[in-house]
Amino acid sequence: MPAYRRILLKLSGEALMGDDAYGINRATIVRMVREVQEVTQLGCEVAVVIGGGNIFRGVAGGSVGMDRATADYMGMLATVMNSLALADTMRQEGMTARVMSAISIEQVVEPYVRPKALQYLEEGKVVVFAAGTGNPFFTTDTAAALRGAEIGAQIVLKATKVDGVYTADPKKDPTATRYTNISFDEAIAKNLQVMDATAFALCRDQKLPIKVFSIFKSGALKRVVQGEDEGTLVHV
Ligand SMILES: Nc1ncnc2c1ncn2[C@@H]1O[C@H](COP(=O)(O)OP(=O)(O)O)[C@@H](O)[C@H]1O
Ligand SMILES: O=c1ccn([C@@H]2O[C@H](COP(=O)(O)OP(=O)(O)O)[C@@H](O)[C@H]2O)c(=O)[nH]1
Repeated sequence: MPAYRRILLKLSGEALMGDDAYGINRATIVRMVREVQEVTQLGCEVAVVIGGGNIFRGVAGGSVGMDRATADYMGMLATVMNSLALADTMRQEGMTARVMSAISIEQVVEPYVRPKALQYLEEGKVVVFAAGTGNPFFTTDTAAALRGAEIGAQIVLKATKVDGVYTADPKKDPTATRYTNISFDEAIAKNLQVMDATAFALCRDQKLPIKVFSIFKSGALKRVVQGEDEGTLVHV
């Protein structure tokens, strides 16, 4: 039995490149999709938000000196590409997925319409939310918090490059230690950078918990969905 009936899963875009310099690594995306499939088989309804760092990083050099909003629209388009790749990989693995975009690009993907998204979830389809929030100056973490609240997810799961929230950035400070639990107020007050403050604040206000765990650790997603001890829980 899953511990959550409906989840919003945020997948790191950057992790999609695997050991490549940029882009989508085939083995990595297939592995991620199979992990999602495992939790759908537990009877959990899954909505996904995916980042764009793997593609955007590859073009970021060209964005130097660019208008911030324009660069952010490029980042959002990168998430559309990742969403299409993700949904297609799901199709190849025998799942049914629908991509919904926050910016209109109708020949490519259908627009985000909340009741339609809810319908797909009830039908057991995986919904992939593309183009972030549709607004520059935001991140896909904030999009995950927003969509998570909108669809009534019981938790936002952030599958990222680190295995939880640490006292400091573990990539910079080797003495940092991991929290098992931390409150939103403490995470915000200590300015812990694992997620942006907008995403934290939105989830706090909506009383929507967040679980941060490693995208690289095999089986971690399933353990999280089964309510086992894994990663860090950020709670009200
Ligand atoms: N206090 C902290 N605890 C954990 N990770 C942190 C912390 N501060 C900064 N980080 C960094 O945040 C990164 C994850 O956030 P982000 O860049 O949004 O990744 P993603 O690709 O999943 O969107 C980690 O790679 C880690 O180095
Ligand atoms: O609502 C949003 C979501 C994303 N972005 C842009 O899209 C990029 C890619 O998303 P993100 O960095 O969150 O992806 P990840 O870190 O998971 O690879 C961001 O840097 C922003 O430039 C944006 O402008 N608004």
